[in-house]
Amino acid sequence: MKGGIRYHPEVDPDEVNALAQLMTWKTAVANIPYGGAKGGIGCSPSDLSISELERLTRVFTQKIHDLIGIHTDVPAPDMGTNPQTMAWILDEYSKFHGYSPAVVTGKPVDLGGSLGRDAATGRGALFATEALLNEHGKSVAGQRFVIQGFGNVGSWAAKLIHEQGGKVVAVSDITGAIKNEKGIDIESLFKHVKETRGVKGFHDAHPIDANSILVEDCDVLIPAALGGVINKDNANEIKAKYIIEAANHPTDPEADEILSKKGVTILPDIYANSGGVTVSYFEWVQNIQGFMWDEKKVNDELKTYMTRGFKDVKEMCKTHNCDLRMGAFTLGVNRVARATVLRGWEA
Ligand SMILES: NC(=O)C1=CN([C@@H]2O[C@H](COP(=O)(O)OP(=O)(O)OC[C@H]3O[C@@H](n4cnc5c(N)ncnc54)[C@H](OP(=O)(O)O)[C@@H]3O)[C@@H](O)[C@H]2O)C=CC1
Ligand SMILES: O=C(O)CCC(=O)C(=O)O
Repeated sequence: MKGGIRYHPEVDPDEVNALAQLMTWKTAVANIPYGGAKGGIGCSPSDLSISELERLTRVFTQKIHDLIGIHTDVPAPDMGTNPQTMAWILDEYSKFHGYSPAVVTGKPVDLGGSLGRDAATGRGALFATEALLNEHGKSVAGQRFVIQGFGNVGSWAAKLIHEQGGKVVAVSDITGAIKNEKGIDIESLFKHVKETRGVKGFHDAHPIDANSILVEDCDVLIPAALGGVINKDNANEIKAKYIIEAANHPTDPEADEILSKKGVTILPDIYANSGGVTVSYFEWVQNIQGFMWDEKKVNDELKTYMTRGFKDVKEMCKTHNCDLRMGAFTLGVNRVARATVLRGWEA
């Protein structure tokens, strides 16, 4: 099983279960050999010191070390966790079971992490966006993007989109939201965020209401923070033509219906953000083989997986005359069902 560990105040068992289930379909859509998992701690990581975070993570690992393992359950980063968190889990796990780098992915490269994993979810979202836009005769260059969340996923997506000539006109994080119609200089924004720990106060953009980020005028909206942010209260106001679900379950079912009637095309989370778990798979494979790929190989393989995934989802949409979300779920559920029946379960 495979999935990230989340540190966030809203983490609870129901949310973890739902996120684990999404991982089952996501790994099936990506066609990688895992089931779904997820974990989390209800806490506010930004209010904890490094030492508190380390102790919390080590005690958590002491509780779960018999549940995780290289062929049972392989954690990775999610919201509020990062390569350092994975390094602590690896170290604590190794005290019980011996040194096993493949027990976590998304670790620091110096501990056997994969080159390209840090950027992978954002890069995968870029490849997914390219596949979708190309199908509509468009490219990333010249499109106007709005991104909610400027953490691992949102910041990498912004950087890579900017490098491809896309115009990122608004971004937000927990400190606030900023906008520049002419396009935000993402490199300068990275420097600002490093110095001030948030997008708020960036000199080359003006502040906007953080609640309005999702309804800002743009071509492509990328939610890359929390779940449930696109709902019946704001779906009617959304102006984007395309939504790329870099976050997990950012759109609730009522909003999905409203947006579909409005003709908005949504690239669903279980495909759009699968770049992270796909490169986690590459990391696990490299650890097991004891061999390290160069970054170009990681990125090229990721592109192959994302492009193939898009083709497979579209094929399902054609066969069943359905939208991309239903196509992705049908693909994932069918793959799991086929494997289950082959193992001897009654159909
Ligand atoms: N990391 C990964 O590889 C993967 C992540 N995902 C999903 O992507 C999403 C983001 O994860 P990730 O980037 O790793 O998490 P991070 O913790 O790195 O970043 C989360 C970002 O969201 C911001 N944020 C939190 N609350 C709000 C809010 N209310 N409004 C606006 N911004 C907010 C945070 O702000 P601040 O930093 O200021 O707190 C931060 O910028 C999650 O849904 C996660 O499940 C999906 C696949 C893989
Ligand atoms: O990289 C991984 O193994 C899991 C990533 C994750 O948590 C997700 O895709 O939601």
